[in-house]
Amino acid sequence: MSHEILTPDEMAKADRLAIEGGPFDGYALMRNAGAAVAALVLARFASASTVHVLCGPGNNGGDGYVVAKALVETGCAVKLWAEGSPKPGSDAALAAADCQLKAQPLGDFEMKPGALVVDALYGAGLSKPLSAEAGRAAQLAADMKVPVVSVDLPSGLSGESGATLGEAFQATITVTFARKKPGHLLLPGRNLCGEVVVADIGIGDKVIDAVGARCFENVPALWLDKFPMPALDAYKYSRGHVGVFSGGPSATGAARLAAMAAARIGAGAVTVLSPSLSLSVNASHLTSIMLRKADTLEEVFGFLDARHPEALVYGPGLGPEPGVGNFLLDLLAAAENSPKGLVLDADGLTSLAAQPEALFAALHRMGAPRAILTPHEGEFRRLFPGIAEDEKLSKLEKARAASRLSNAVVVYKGPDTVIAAPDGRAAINSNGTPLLATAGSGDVLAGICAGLLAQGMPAFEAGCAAVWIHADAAQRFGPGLIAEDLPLALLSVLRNLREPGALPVPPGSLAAGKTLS
Ligand SMILES: NC(=O)C1=CN([C@@H]2O[C@H](COP(=O)(O)OP(=O)(O)OC[C@H]3O[C@@H](n4cnc5c(N)ncnc54)[C@H](O)[C@@H]3O)[C@@H](O)[C@H]2O)[C@@H](O)CC1
Ligand SMILES: Nc1ncnc2c1ncn2[C@@H]1O[C@H](COP(=O)(O)OP(=O)(O)O)[C@@H](O)[C@H]1O
Ligand SMILES: [K+]
Repeated sequence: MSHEILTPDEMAKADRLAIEGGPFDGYALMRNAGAAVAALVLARFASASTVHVLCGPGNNGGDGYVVAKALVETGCAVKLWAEGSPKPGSDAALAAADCQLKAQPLGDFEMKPGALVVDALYGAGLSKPLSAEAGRAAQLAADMKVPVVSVDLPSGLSGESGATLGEAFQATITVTFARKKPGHLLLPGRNLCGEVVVADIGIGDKVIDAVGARCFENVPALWLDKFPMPALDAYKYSRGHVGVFSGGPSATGAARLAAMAAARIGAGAVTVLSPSLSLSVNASHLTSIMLRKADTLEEVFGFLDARHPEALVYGPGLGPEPGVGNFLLDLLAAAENSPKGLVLDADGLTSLAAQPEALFAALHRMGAPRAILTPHEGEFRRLFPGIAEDEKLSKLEKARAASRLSNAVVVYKGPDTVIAAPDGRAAINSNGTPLLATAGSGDVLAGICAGLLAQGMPAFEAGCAAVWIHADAAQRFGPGLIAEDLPLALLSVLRNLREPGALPVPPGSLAAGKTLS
């Protein structure tokens, strides 16, 4: 797999293991890194009037000295600016000694329009805010609107969390090595990195495997092998049945959005569980989706006993009152009635904000994680206040901590959605689009999650697939998107996923004959 995301510590471990295993020693890896950056500069910015290479005192600066040397040798006009000097005996010191250019102090940094900046001040080793001189250099590059190629990470950005420690460079392109780091995908880091190019510097897949990273970029390869395909002899209930709880008469749309999404993603049957007061408004809007009265727990248990739905969606449109949370706790209290899969969203989360421990206890009683919680920022803060307020934790670590605490897969939503499982696996989504910032799109996501759970997809993979597919659908639909459009926009995503070779297609299915397009 090449979509692992390595923390700076894991990257340092990969570096050590690669050096131990050979053939490249530390300086050779640095030369490979610098050569990759220099090649990119030549490929994209060969006409820059002058390339200003800014070098820090660590290995990031070491990469910079290699870049400067390589560019000088090709005939580029290069100026070198340094903050501090490398530790004697370090790889960076070797690189500085091998570079024929004399560095000027970073405090004197100046440039003319038409230049290019190579930012090799700090990378994985950033441990404190940038100095005033480095901050001024970042500001100058921004003010003069010159392109910036950042080595490994824009200086000032934490590779661990995606947070800035003060001033930071705004890169046009960031060239990183071996694998992306969380800071390339988590905000605000993702915005500061510009285009991210991952260069192979000779740290092989075996080394990455040995590091044992448990965080991944959310790409289809992460979950495609678990993506449900209906068997040839499928019937509607074997394809999975989803029950979606509806709100009162003036808040029924959210449940219908979730229901439609569950059906479109492939659940064979979907039932809206409605208070009697909302039955007529739901009935007037539902056709293939079934409708069932569910005012009381007994009525819900009756549905569970009779229909054995594989997944329930609880939350959208239900209202934030504690009674809504208590109803769910009562539903989960009887183990024999515990749903096989559960998606908790919106008011299903908020209504339990006063007693999250009771929810977590119930989810632990359910056993193997069969629940997906889909909080946005505000819901996350309400349900996991201790974790949300811990400023030492990145969004990735917060999602992981919340998942462990709740024994549920946590889909911590936003432009940089993180999906985390209680066993420590996590994924950071990178295909999100602001087109999704439209009322009701979260309800659709909850429905996709439930539809995939109902079809037997494990909760972590279901959460990852749902988030990626949801965003891909929005991208395919394009501007003007409202939540109602999303269930139908899933068709194009699914068709694409099912292209020959993308998914194991059962012989004889429609998808095998391309007739779906
Ligand atoms: N596989 C790898 O991990 C490889 C890493 N390489 C490079 O090595 C870099 C990591 O090197 P280092 O660990 O030496 O880290 P850095 O070069 O990012 O910085 C480390 C040094 O700067 C100091 N420092 C940190 N923040 C500072 C600040 N704001 N102001 C002043 N001083 C500060 C630290 O105390 C330390 O001395 C990577 O980002 C990458 O560019 C490459 O050489 C190739 C191989
Ligand atoms: N700027 C953005 N970029 C990418 N995705 C976004 C952005 N804003 C919102 N989203 C996504 O849109 C969905 C919104 O869900 P939510 O906040 O629950 O909205 P609602 O309650 O209106 O349905 C989430 O999946 C979230 O990740
Ligand atoms: K850098």
